Amino acid sequence: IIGITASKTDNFSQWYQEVVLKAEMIEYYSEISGFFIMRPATMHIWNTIRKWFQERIEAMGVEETNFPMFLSGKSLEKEKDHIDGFAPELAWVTKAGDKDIEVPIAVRPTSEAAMYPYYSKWIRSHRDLPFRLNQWNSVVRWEAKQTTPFLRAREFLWQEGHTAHLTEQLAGEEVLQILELYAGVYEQLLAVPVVRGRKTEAEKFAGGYYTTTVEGYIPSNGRGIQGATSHCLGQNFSKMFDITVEDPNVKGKHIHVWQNSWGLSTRVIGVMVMIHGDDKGLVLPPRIAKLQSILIPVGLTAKMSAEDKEKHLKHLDEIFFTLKKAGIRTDVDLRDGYTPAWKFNDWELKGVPLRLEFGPKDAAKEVVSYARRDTGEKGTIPIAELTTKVPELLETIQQDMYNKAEAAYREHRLQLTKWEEVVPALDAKNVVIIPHCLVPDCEDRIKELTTGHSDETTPEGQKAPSMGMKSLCIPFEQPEGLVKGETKCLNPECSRLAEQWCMFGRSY
Ligand SMILES: O=C1CCCN[C@@H]1CCCn1cnc2cc(F)c(F)cc2c1=O
Ligand SMILES: [Mg+2]
Repeated sequence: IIGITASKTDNFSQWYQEVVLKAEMIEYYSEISGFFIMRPATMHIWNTIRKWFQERIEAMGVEETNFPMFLSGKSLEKEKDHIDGFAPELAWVTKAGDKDIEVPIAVRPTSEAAMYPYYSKWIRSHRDLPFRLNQWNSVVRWEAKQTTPFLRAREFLWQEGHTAHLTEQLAGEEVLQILELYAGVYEQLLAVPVVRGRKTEAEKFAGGYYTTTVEGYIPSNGRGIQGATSHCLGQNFSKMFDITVEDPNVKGKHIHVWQNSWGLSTRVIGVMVMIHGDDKGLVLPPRIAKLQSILIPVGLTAKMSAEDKEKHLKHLDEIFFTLKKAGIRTDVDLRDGYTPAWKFNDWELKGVPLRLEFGPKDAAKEVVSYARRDTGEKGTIPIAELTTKVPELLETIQQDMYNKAEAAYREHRLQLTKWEEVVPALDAKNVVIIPHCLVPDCEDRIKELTTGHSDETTPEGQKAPSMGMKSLCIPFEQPEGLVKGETKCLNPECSRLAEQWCMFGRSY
């Protein structure tokens, strides 16, 4: 097997494509560019995330639905003003067989337009609130930019939640509840730290009222990446689609409901690969790994008698069943014709968190030898202690992977108060938190002022002047030191006062 040939530090984007291919997560769908086949290794991770998230939204009272994947141009018309920006991404069906379809229909890029005419029909009384539906599906957005597996695809899997509430406060509570679940998917399952915050007016979903977000950080190129979003739509869509209830307190008065919509996609898998992977391939957090450990027989030389070999493999089988009984997702690699070294490389490439080796020397000492995939650390575990030590070790690996990524993010999230320090910070692969006026034009100017100062590569690996920095979020956790009415916006050309600390960075 040839392992990964590109180095993560020298050619990050090629490294990434190689890893997702050779670890058998993805296959390029050669018919049409921008589409990817998701293979079992990927689907196991997605299904683990789905089970975790589904269980928790069910506990909140969210019900499941499934809407058709096509939207009529008519319903899209209703949200015309903010759709305009997205129009180039819409895929249309114009023919059935050899006949043109009179009224072309669009493939859903998101389902507001499909769902909300029915929300208007189904939501009549305040007793129908809170009204909460979620669907797991795929959406199509004909991205113009270079696509890449998981991070930017023309079709991706996601969940989209769409809820309706009586008041702004009730909607606001749910926005944050869901955002915290998104943070949990990253931090508890994928061992990826995220910053929670609000998108600026310039970066929010234009059709909404406000957008909250979890923002990731990719150490390899110092870029920020939007992890998942939970929007409060305010009454914007209920006014567009006439979704009203009778005011419980004022007879005959109708109020437009307050809505939220929230989405997390298979992008989360790409973020996990980019943060944890190394030059040997994938490194999987144990909680989402299909295979948490792999048992490999070693030291079975040709001079070993068939009887001894038989006895050894029987002992190995007992170890296998001990681990299975302890709830460990494990397998034994008994493939003939492959050396242990070959097997080690293969399972390292696939990111299995813990390798367990068992040879005659181990048997004599009544131990199993282990090697951690994240740190490479080796050691031995007494066979008698496997059922407690292996689960503990897997949890330690999970926690250590998170702590390592959290430290990298914290060390590269610089709070700055001097403009001249910004570009050097970006060039040193940092994101920055600066005092900002939060005005969209100022953000545009900051993007221009921070573009092209160094010839680093784009995520797609092309040589390009470095992209400018965009706002990533207004962190809920605001640092000290910003004096309202006194601290100025950090943009030297802006004469406004700073409103809040805002995180900026080069981004996906
Ligand atoms: O981001 C989410 C979470 C799940 C439900 N939807 C919201 C807002 C989606 C914003 N968005 C995002 N992308 C889009 C692409 C299009 F081609 C298009 F017609 C519309 C959109 C569009 O509305
Ligand atoms: Mg987009």
